[in-house]
Amino acid sequence: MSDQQRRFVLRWGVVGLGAFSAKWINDVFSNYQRDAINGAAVTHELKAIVSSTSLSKAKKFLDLIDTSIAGTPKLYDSYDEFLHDDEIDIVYIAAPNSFHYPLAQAALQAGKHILVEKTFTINHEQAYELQKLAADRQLFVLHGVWTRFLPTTKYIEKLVLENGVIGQVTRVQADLSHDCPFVAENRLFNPELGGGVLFDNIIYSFTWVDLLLLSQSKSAPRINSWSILSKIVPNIDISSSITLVFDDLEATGTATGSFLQESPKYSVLIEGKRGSISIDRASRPTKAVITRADSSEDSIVELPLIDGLGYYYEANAAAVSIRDKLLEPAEYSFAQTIRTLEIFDQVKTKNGITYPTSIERI
Ligand SMILES: NC(=O)C1=CN([C@@H]2O[C@H](COP(=O)(O)OP(=O)(O)OC[C@H]3O[C@@H](n4cnc5c(N)ncnc54)[C@H](OP(=O)(O)O)[C@@H]3O)[C@@H](O)[C@H]2O)C=CC1
Ligand SMILES: O=C1OC[C@@H](O)[C@H](O)[C@H]1O
Repeated sequence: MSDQQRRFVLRWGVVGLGAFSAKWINDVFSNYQRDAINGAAVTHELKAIVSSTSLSKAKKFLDLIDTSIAGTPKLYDSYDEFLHDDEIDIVYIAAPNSFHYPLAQAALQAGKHILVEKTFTINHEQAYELQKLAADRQLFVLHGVWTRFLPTTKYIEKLVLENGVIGQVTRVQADLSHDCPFVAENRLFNPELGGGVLFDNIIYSFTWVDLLLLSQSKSAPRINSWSILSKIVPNIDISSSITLVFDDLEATGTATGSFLQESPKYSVLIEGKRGSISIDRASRPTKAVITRADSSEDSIVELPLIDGLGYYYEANAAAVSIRDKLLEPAEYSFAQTIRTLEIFDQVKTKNGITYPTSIERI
């Protein structure tokens, strides 16, 4: 059997033909074999793409992707026809946040596995409904918080939780911020599209609080939060902060995000009883520095290198999970997504972040 024949083939269909999904496709198809763990076990094929607007939009999208590497997919302008294409195993959903739920529901009803971009759904009830639907049909679901699948994240998680390099974790402070002035056409400022910083950025900073504290705690944390709402689109948060207080762990975790400035150079700080680790970027860590309580010298952590952007790690995780007939990836349980969205729901209610009922509906 040749190397190619031994690989598990995952056939993709893509919904949401924006600049971001083109970036994702180009990264996955150019780099997936560089994944040291799963890269040799899988092959990805891009079978079809669908535009909600027109066939000519789908055709134009081909100019954004490297078809010499990804191949030339079939083009659709009808979701129904696209979802009934037997050559598609998994649908990658990269439309704005508010469309994730109906698109994911339709894909699961058509018998397709799904990889849904962050943030998975607008509320936890929608996520719960999708979980039930997927479980009934034995379909795989991945919430595309790609950070969770990066070797750098896994490395840091292991250093802290298994190797105990900074001792017991007492505080996590993580931020992902971008200076994003108001632009009316931008989905970030549109409640109909599920805009706002909680759903765009804080899903990443919250990941560190979840990995290092929430997932380690045996009891429900106390939750504090605040938001600054846009003066122009008052239902949208432009800066928010969530603090979880873990009485059992004697620890706190704070996740922040803002459209008012960029994050600092090191934007995740993990503190423990014996030192701290600073990480450069919450969504895609590439640098980490350890400061030990018993040493005056900081030490740079030799993190694994990420070739390309790194979206291919989540795509490969989807492939090996589907090959192994798993319904969720080992790195990111569905329970974690639902728990996160339950907390986000509380933050929305407390701080007046409101979306139209049409997009909150089940
Ligand atoms: N993981 C990451 O690093 C990143 C993830 N994202 C996520 O990707 C998703 C898309 O973001 P982004 O590309 O910026 O969004 P865009 O606003 O650019 O929309 C993407 C595409 O979705 C489709 N779309 C737009 N409106 C609708 C609609 N009403 N119904 C169905 N489809 C629609 C359009 O494609 P068409 O007209 O062809 O259907 C559009 O080009 C979001 O969930 C975002 O959070 C974004 C950036 C980075
Ligand atoms: O989804 C995203 O949006 C915000 C970016 O900073 C982040 O890297 C990206 O993954």
